[in-house]
Amino acid sequence: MSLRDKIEELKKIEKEIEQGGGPEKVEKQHRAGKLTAWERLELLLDPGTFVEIDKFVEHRNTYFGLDKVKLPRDGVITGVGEINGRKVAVFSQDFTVMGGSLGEMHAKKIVKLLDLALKMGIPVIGINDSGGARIQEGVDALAGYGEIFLRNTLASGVVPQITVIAGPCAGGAVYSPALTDFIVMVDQTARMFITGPNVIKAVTGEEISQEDLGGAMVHNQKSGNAHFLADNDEKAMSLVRTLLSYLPSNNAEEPPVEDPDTSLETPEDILDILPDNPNKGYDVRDVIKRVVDHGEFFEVQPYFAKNIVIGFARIQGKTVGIVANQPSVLAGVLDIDSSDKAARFIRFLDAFNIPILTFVDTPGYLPGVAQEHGGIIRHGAKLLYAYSEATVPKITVILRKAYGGAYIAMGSKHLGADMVLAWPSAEIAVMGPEGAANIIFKREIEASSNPEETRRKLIEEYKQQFANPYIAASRGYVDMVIDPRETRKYIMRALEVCETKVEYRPKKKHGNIPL
Ligand SMILES: CCC(=O)SCCNC(=O)CCNC(=O)[C@H](O)C(C)(C)COP(=O)(O)OP(=O)(O)OC[C@H]1O[C@@H](n2cnc3c(N)ncnc32)[C@H](O)[C@@H]1OP(=O)(O)O
Repeated sequence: MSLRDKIEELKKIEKEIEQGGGPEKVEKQHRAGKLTAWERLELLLDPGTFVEIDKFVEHRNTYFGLDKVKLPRDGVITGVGEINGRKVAVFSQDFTVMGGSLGEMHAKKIVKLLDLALKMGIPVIGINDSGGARIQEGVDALAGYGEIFLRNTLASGVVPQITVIAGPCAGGAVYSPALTDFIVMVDQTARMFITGPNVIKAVTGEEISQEDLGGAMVHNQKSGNAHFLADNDEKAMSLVRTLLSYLPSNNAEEPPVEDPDTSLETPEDILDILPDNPNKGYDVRDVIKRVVDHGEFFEVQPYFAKNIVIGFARIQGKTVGIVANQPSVLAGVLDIDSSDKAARFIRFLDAFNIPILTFVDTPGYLPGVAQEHGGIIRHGAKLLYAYSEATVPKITVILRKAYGGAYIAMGSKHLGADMVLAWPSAEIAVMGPEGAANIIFKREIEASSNPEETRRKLIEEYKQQFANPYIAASRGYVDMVIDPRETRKYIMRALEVCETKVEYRPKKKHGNIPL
């Protein structure tokens, strides 16, 4: 055979592999509202940038007649491509090939890709659409998952890891996505659960559909396992591209600078957001959008623990991570879920050199038996730990209420904030005026001939004295009380000052965050 003949043969082999599970399976995939593994990659990556690795890999299992079965690419496409001109490592499971099930060689391909991404310092994107461990391959499949989990853990905090769940993801398979930084789930087609409805029915007698058990909305809203909900595969890929635009490729890099907005102005109508009545809520995203570049805020986990808002934005083109109490939901209290949500995000930001911008308006930690017995002490401590541990620039703006332990937890000076700004509307105190006056003036109120009038008077007195930012500012706990119309300018200046920030922590193997 001449070289030309051999090239012809190569093309033929490649063409066969590219068929995946064949036209029937592809049609079934489309009928289920899903794109194929290859179609997803085409949408995710910059055109013409994908370089495939391990296209010719085949399984070597002989049990249950598998030796007679060809599984193109062993059910997963792996390689390196570009997103907005920056390199990324990607794998995309091919459901048309034995349900995208993960056997020994399928796992080896993913492991090789993760090792490569770690060495090259590039983000990893995994597109999951799989029936899980390939049953015929038994313990070899399980071993494969274990090897992947180890790599996910080693890569954590070194390169960003993003997962798209675009089909089933069941059993132990869910733990690779759970070890990554962000999970995008596609509505109606994605499913994640440890045990499916049939097993649950057999063990506990509970009856539930797959969608209600582990659908995209459930994990976005209830469990908090997912970070983004996408209407379909196209939207999921576009979401990943946007997310990556905020992130550095690895922990030794700064995030990319994009479309800097150099304006110092904060719109005048920022003054109209806070209601006159301090017990009324408002949407903190209205404040955020008036302060960040071009009013663009990319929210993370918008459906989960809505009493805290987290997400990415830019100031002068540079990425910041935002953490903000949401006074329109549960008055912006901190509870178990919101503490977990914010703490994990802060740790991501710190790992990837992204400054933390915090907006505070919280009446405190949520009281209640369910919270106490659910471990609010342990979960709330995560937030304190995450802020204290973080060495990236930390800028905090106190908008209104900053009471008690929640004042300390929300990026206070005491946990190492580099700049704490307060609006004149800030109320920094151990608790709200009503609660405080009822405790410290209890005897005076009881002894009064008109207790209600006395209570009102003393609450007002407490408000005048303590419900303001000036006592904290007089101690240096607040660096500056500012006109809200200068919020953006002060944040810009603070971030500029922090650009050369270096802060050391004692040497240790790792800390022991209260998990
Ligand atoms: C780490 C430990 C683990 O991963 S334990 C989890 C093990 N996996 C499971 O229990 C899930 C088994 N699979 C299923 O329940 C279904 O196939 C799910 C994923 C719900 C998809 O259903 P559906 O969309 O109707 O597709 P289907 O059943 O026709 O499957 C398509 C082809 O793929 C195959 N397949 C699927 N899963 C596996 C698997 N784990 N091992 C081996 N093969 C698998 C199916 O047999 C089917 O093959 P074929 O097209 O009929 O030749």
